[in-house]
Amino acid sequence: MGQQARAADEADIVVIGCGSGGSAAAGRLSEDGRYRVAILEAGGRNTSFKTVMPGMMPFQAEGTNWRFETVPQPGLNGRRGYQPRGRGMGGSSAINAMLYLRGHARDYDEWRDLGCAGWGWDAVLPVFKRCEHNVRGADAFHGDDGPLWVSDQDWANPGSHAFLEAAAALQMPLNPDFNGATQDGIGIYQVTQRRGERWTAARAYLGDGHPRSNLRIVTDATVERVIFEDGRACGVAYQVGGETRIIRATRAVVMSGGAFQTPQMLMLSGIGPGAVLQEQGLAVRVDAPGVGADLQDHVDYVAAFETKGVPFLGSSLGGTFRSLGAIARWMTTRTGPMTTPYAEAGGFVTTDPALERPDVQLHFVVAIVEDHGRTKVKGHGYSCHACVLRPYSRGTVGLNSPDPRDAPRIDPAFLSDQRDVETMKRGVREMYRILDAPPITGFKGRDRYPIDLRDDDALEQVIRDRSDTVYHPVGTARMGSDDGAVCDPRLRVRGVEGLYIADASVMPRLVGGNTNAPSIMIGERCADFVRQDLG
Ligand SMILES: Cc1cc2nc3c(=O)[nH]c(=O)nc-3n(C[C@H](O)[C@H](O)[C@H](O)COP(=O)(O)OP(=O)(O)OC[C@H]3O[C@@H](n4cnc5c(N)ncnc54)[C@H](O)[C@@H]3O)c2cc1C
Repeated sequence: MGQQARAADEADIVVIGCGSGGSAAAGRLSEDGRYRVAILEAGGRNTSFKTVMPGMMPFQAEGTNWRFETVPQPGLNGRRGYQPRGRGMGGSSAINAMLYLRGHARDYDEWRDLGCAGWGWDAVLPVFKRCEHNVRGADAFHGDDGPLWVSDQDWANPGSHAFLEAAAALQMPLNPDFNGATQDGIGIYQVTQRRGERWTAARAYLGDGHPRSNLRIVTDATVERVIFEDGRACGVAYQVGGETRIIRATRAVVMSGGAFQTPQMLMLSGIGPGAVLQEQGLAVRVDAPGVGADLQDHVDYVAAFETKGVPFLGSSLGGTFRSLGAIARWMTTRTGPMTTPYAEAGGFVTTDPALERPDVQLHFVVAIVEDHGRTKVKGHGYSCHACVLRPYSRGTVGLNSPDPRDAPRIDPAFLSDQRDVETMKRGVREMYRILDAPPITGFKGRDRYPIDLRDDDALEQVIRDRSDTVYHPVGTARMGSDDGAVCDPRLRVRGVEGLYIADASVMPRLVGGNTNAPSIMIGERCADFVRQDLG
């Protein structure tokens, strides 16, 4: 191999996956020029206006989303769930709803108490702050000079304001900052946008058009497996256009494929439950039963209401004209209705007085959501989600085949623990308390799925008939200090050398909130650990 070819196929650190965690890790590891970093991403560059314009979220190209499905879920009356995951630069931060939430402070203290030394709230808060560029400025809870822009919504829908007013009329607290002193209450969410544009983790951390000479980004590169020499990760095999290539990693490999594909890639690299690997004819390098175990996700119920047109988003002749005007406005000023994250308002409620933290999150959406937006509904309306923040149900990720291009086998085991059903019932009732209060009732919305909330059995049936994910899978390569943990609290995969994980899969417990900012925080910390280890 000539000198030039060798240089092109070698890096000090190879990062797999350019999503929330991977972008943050690669960005920080490459910023001081000390290491040659290569990042391999299965999808494309994600520069389309449909990615950048927030309001185009439901219309993004199919190639930006892996569009996974779960195995049939007994807890959902046998239905298969849908699991969208971002594909391409930015990963899921390129297709998500952009809501900026960190979870509850006590969630991180719980991580620490579970054996993740150094992950308590005191330790992670400074990292959240250094990630953040909050347009409101810095304070005890926020940063204003980090790469991740956090903005107030430019144009929240009148319906979102009505949602807040209805909650206030019920004496529920209003909360202008869910990432501040307290999480409880109802409010308008802050969003990961910069001057009206979606601000993906890749845009935040990888220079947004300002390439670094020591950072190589390879897109359309599907990783097959990590390669080891004497128990040390020393390279990665990946496919481009049907051809397998090898890139050497002289110092470290960081895996950031997300909660479904990190365990898949670990298994394809021989790290996982021995029986599962053998079933697929894969050699077992490390028998690690924790890989793919402990899948946790926010199970979610959506209520949807039809209204007569204004002010909600939807499909109609008048709506189309208004959308065209909104698109023109966004194109020229980056302001107006097309900056919407759709899930504009919401908040955190405590449905059980015995609890010290909210156990249900609400997302008020300014359009009708039917089957995750995959079924387009004629007309206008609004929706509201209620999700269980700390589910007891535990699922798994496994392999359907040893082919890296195949989808992993996803079984979230939604509502397999009856305690989650009970929380969901309380959450749905609490949500309807707001939806049934003025001024929301002034929109005269027709409930598409009316429920008799007094009938406990009927409520459970409708929950099992209609619930699914609100897109926060975690925990499938969890960190910890016990034998069952996949990686240690410095994010090093146990049983091998030189392999780290930087994504949502390491969370030992699902946080009570949306998972983009926590995944980015994990990526930042992984970069710290790798730098400290490599010197
Ligand atoms: C529809 C939707 C809405 C959401 N809304 C919000 C929200 O509003 N706020 C919020 O905080 N969170 C939200 N989330 C969740 C949040 O975006 C994710 O939890 C977070 O982005 C996960 O980060 P990650 O690094 O773990 O994985 P990802 O960001 O998913 O990154 C994984 C990356 O690895 C790549 N990859 C996978 N396999 C391979 C392979 N074999 N070879 C090469 N590359 C590979 C993928 O293409 C992807 O780019 C939402 C998620 C979705 C899907």
